Amino acid sequence: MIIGTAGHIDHGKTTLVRALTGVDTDRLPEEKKRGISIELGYAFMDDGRGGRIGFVDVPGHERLVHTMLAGATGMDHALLLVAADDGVMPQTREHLAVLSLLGLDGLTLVITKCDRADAARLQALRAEIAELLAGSGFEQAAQFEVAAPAGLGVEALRAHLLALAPAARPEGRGFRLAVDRAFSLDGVGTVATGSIHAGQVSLGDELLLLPPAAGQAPKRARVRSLHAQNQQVQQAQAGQRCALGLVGLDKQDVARGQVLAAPELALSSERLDVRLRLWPAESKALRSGTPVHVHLGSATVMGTVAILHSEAASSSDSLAPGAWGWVQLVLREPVAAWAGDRVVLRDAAASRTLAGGRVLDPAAPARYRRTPQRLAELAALQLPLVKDRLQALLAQATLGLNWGAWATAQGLSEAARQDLALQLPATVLRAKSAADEAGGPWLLGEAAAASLAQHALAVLAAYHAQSPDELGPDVARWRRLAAPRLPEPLWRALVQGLLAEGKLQQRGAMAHLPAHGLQLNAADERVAQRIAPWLDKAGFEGAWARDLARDCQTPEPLMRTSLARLAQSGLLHQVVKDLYYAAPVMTRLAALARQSVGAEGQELKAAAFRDASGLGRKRAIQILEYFDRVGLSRRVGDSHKLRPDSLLFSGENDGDEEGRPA
Ligand SMILES: Nc1nc2c(ncn2[C@@H]2O[C@H](COP(=O)(O)OP(=O)(O)OP(=O)(O)O)[C@@H](O)[C@H]2O)c(=O)[nH]1
Repeated sequence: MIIGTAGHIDHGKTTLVRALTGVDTDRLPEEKKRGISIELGYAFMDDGRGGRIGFVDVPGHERLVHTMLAGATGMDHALLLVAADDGVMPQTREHLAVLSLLGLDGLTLVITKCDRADAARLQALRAEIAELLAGSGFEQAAQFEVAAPAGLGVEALRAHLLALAPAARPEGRGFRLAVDRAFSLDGVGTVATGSIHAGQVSLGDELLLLPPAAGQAPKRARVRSLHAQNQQVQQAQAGQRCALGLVGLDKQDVARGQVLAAPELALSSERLDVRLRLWPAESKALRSGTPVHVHLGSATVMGTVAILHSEAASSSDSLAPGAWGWVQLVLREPVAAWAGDRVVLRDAAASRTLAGGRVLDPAAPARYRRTPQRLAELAALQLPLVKDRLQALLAQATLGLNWGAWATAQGLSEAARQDLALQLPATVLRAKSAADEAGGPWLLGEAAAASLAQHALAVLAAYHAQSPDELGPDVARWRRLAAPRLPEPLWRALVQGLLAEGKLQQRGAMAHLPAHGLQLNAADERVAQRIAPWLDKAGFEGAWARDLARDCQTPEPLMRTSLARLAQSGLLHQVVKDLYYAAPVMTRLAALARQSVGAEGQELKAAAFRDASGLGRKRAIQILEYFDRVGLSRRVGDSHKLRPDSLLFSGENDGDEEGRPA
């Protein structure tokens, strides 16, 4: 359990923490000299059950609200202090706004310095406080009245705090700690401290430092020593203050705002979709384009607001004071954030707390971000239980979801992922990603897969109706027509599924409905028969239209139109303009290409392919480029990578081996 203080400067936060714990959290010489808190302070109190309650003491100065926020995101419960003599002051209001907007479950209100007020004053203050709390969600908060230096009321408050139930935390989350301090200690090395936001950590664990520097992999560290709630331990968990002694990181690598996380949680976000509420006391609506300070964990970054949807029916372009809505935060620099994380927005001048809520999706899309489709996904992401979120998302996401990336964004531990994967219905379409494609596997819900298949087949039927003379579009073209935004692996899985069910046929790169068989006219048939031996003889070199016309004694224009139609029908392959290959020859070349794949990554080695085929360099490259075009491989920079799940030229779906019309 982590309890935090909040309240206006000089209202007695540090004094109260000292009275409860015996620890003076103002450690810095400057804090001592000026009598104010500048940094977060930490203290601990035995809970009487063998455990400890951690305290985070925050500064009350108006210029230090960002520091207060770094401490507040890790709190389970807050003590909001109001000095009896001063009464409700600006940072009383602002800290209350922060705690309310963070969605903190518990708050206790404490009137301090009661020795400085008479009964009438206290009476008036109680009324002022009731007014303050109205609308904050903390109207029912317990209230205590203390004079800490004299010990008045402190024991009753202590008993109340000891009786608080620990905050419920979602299970199955990977470890993460929001760093609020880093230093180096003789004999220990680099130490990072913070509140554990989720999961647990043990001595010897490997952790990542997030977000990584631009263009770099996250730095790694191993936990050499571990303190939780100020005691040496083997293991620490969510809801504890923790100090980690780290091997592999220098002190200057680590700073407030970063996160130490379990390796499976590696991410970095510059766009967050969040559900948040504009503070009711704001005078103006929140609009798209508003620059803000975004506070997440112990981090603060600048960003811009894009309103996606307001839950108040009146408007979807802005968020009215007190209204909840979905907002995209476009950040100037990356942060590490996961679904469910608390977020608070302050204005660009950092003078006011504006809004707060929770992250729905830390991997938010830049485009199509407020389409009805996307809003339906956000509604799914807002459900309280992770398994319901997954189920609802699969029912909504017509473009599928990347399982690995999604589970990471949800902050799930390795074990929780395995559990959840087992609960996935068997009807979900699963698609592996190629070795060099990010994430995976991809999932597509049953209904989405069915309607996509139906749509794709309808597009194919329309294509046939429009181009009856063609066998069909090549698979890549078909995808662009039917489902341009669908992730490639899902499209491939869909096509394989349709082939397996017999709803689709493929010849070469061409897809067609089974009913749309090949109807060659008599002239094309004759040309096909005449050129067959010449194409055979030409082998891997292929035959040019002009040479075929000459060899077969067919007028060149007639030969050219027939060849084009035979290629459209999938019986021939046109590798470059006017250069044709028989289908069986191409199947043999594809087999050689598959054999020339390098050990690492599926790379088709041009040199190996050239040697295996005996072709010249130029022709070998032309053929590899043809393979890219039809989808056997894909171009990655200067090389060609085999698509491991491509069935092209594997013999099964390439028509009959003779290359004759069916
Ligand atoms: N008379 C009286 N003085 C108090 C009481 N509590 C705190 N003080 C005094 O008020 C002053 C400010 O107290 P702190 O505990 O430092 O206040 P704070 O809220 O921690 O201040 P910041 O962290 O800087 O915002 C100190 O001089 C305390 O001795 C109290 O109950 N009665």
